Amino acid sequence: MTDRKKRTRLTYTDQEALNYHSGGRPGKLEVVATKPMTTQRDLSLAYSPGVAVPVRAIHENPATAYDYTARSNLVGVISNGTAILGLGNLGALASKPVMEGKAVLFKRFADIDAFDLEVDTEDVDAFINSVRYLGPTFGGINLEDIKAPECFVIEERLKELMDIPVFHDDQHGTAIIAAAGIINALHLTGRDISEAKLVVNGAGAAGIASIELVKALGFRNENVILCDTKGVIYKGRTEGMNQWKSAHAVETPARTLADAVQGADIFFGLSAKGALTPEMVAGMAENPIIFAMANPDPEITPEEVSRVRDDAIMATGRSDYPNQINNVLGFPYIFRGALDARATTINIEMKIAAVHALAQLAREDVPDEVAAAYEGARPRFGRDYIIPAPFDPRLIHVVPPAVAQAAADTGVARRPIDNIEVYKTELSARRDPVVSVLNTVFERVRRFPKRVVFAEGEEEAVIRAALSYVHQGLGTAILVGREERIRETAAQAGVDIDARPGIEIHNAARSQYNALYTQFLYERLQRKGFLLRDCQRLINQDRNHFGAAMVTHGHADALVTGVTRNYHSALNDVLQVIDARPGHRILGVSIAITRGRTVLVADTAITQLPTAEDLADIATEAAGVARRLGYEPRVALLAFANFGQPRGERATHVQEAVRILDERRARFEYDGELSAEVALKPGALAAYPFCRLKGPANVLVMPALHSASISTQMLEELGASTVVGPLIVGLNKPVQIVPLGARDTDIVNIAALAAYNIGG
Ligand SMILES: NC(=O)C1=CN([C@@H]2O[C@H](COP(=O)(O)OP(=O)(O)OC[C@H]3O[C@@H](n4cnc5c(N)ncnc54)[C@H](OP(=O)(O)O)[C@@H]3O)[C@@H](O)[C@H]2O)C=CC1
Ligand SMILES: CC(=O)C(=O)O
Ligand SMILES: [Mg+2]
Repeated sequence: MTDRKKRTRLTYTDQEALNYHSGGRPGKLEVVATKPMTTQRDLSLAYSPGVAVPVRAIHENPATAYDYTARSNLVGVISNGTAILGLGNLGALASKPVMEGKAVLFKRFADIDAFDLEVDTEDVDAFINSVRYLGPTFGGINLEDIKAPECFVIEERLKELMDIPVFHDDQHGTAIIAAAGIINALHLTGRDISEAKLVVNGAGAAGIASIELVKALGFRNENVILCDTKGVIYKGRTEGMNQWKSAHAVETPARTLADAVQGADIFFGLSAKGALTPEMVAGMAENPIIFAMANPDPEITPEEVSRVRDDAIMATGRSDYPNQINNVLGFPYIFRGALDARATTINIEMKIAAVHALAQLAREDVPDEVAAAYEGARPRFGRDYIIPAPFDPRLIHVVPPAVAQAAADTGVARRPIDNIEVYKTELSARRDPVVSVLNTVFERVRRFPKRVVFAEGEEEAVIRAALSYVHQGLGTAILVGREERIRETAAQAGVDIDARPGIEIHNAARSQYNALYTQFLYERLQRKGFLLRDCQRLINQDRNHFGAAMVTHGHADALVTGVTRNYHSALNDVLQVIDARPGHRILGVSIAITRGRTVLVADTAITQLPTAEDLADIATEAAGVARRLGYEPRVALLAFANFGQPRGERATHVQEAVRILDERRARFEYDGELSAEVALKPGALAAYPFCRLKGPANVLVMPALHSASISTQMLEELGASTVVGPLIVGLNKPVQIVPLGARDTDIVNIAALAAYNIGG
């Protein structure tokens, strides 16, 4: 097995899945206003009487609804719950978590707003009628998890009745991704599409649409066998048939799936868990291509396949195996392109454009920033990488332009895109940045799991964070604390830590290393006013000292603390045990993440009034953090002035820092002094043609601690950015401190950053 296959399987308990959905505000969605609504004037504009103006404008010219309402970016995710994933007909209400999930994916991957609508009827006409009148609300309709054959009638009728894109995701989303994967898998195995023999198991929404699309791409009718629960759909079969199945019936002696896959080149599973057996796989042709796409459990697992043969190209619908063939790669981007072109429909040309864009993307060289999204291991087009992963940041600027262009070329775009290059840049700015930044870190740690000490092990939030750390495959979590207290708190919180390999409890007072750590600490502190018994007490009773000693002795890889102590107390504890890395200085770097932009700010934790020399060091360390996060650093040393105007003492310091960096021949882009406005605003540097920054800065070195701290806290509190940190940089061992009272998710994120050794 390759490294990618061997990597830790992501796991979670049923309870965690329920907690995820019920925690905080139940469900996964909320509505956020995009306009201010604070003053009487706002109210008059947003609602009566001001709202009457756009009402009249839309009445006079309906196209202006795209300008005055959210319609242009709004999709309805609509289901009746008759085919929820591969779980079957569990009803409209039970489908709501999936529909909320799809809505969130629309937002996460393509910045499309979506409402979920669960329509409680299995009657085709009633369903059609409840959707057909919703056209004014939405820019597009994504039908989801509606079973076949009703879904075919529903989609067809709604397409006729509505003048916005209506797209049944389980049909076309799935078909598009599977088709892109198959194009690449055929290429890799040297097969000719017109000769390849395909068996599709599952003759429902996904199966029928996939078969139709691959035939449109070149598979020959007689080379494709379709199966359902009754076996092969052959010419003349009468049981369990419908017109959509009949269209693909072939002359064949095969009657069962086992007969059909004998000698077949390709298997598409769009049916149910376990439908394909290892024996069937053993009988397939050389280099078989197996796409087991049933969710949540595939027709056969990659492990089962690899037990019977090692020449298969394997894909599933899941994110925890390589080659995820899942419609999440499609629907966000296809709708993005369709909405932006204001397309009236999503036609076959737009679907095929998406297929080729996806297939081509997997063949392209992977740049550094993208490699980071793939666990740090640069994927190369091949058996384990036939299709981009959903987190690939290029998807957003590759697939929508292809779809929008096809819409324009086929005359269904009401507003064709003028300039595709400008459009691509706009698309890149839509990526959800927080997830992208942390994803790099998480994936890397998954590949190289680490032992992390969670110092405040008796705290409920910390126990939850430790469990989540382990469940996410990031490594081992060490809880420091009294065993009974930890168990008690865990039990009260309803979590079972014993059921979870990967959690260790270390009671400092009883640790076998207690004497070793005490002696070590004594040697460090004996000339700083500490007696042996003081050090003994610190190791016994202070979890930060104990945890830090574990890390210095290599008994753990990293430490996370801070939930119960203020930042500087926790840092002082740690500094009694761990020094700065030789040749480095300790500082705080905060990551301010906003849509389309991530900026690092330093020093947000340590040096109050840095000298010029200090500023040069801070710039260098912060540039290192930027590189570790996958960014090419572009460092602005900030002041209130731009290049000597106006003059002032702090600004002179900054100029001097730039000179020191010049002297050191620093190997990153930097310049100053600059005001925040000029450093950050695109185009503002044009007034300073001599400036060495080639574009807006992504690392800001602040002239002093107060400006660093005040500006980052304001960004966070005013909701302008998500701010992660201050992260401690420059310590000799990886330690990170969370804000006092941090929640479990924040603790896990910071633990992952510690494990990743973000501090260098
Ligand atoms: N990876 C992805 O992106 C996607 C995966 N899927 C998965 O595909 C599967 C089908 O979904 P969908 O098409 O929407 O559902 P439908 O209800 O529309 O169709 C299900 C089809 O599967 C057939 N089937 C069910 N069990 C078996 C079995 N054991 N052997 C052979 N055929 C079987 C049914 O046969 P019959 O007609 O005889 O009842 C029916 O034809 C689900 O598991 C779903 O999760 C769906 C969409 C996207
Ligand atoms: C992925 C999806 O849409 C399904 O399994 O139904
Ligand atoms: Mg679905």
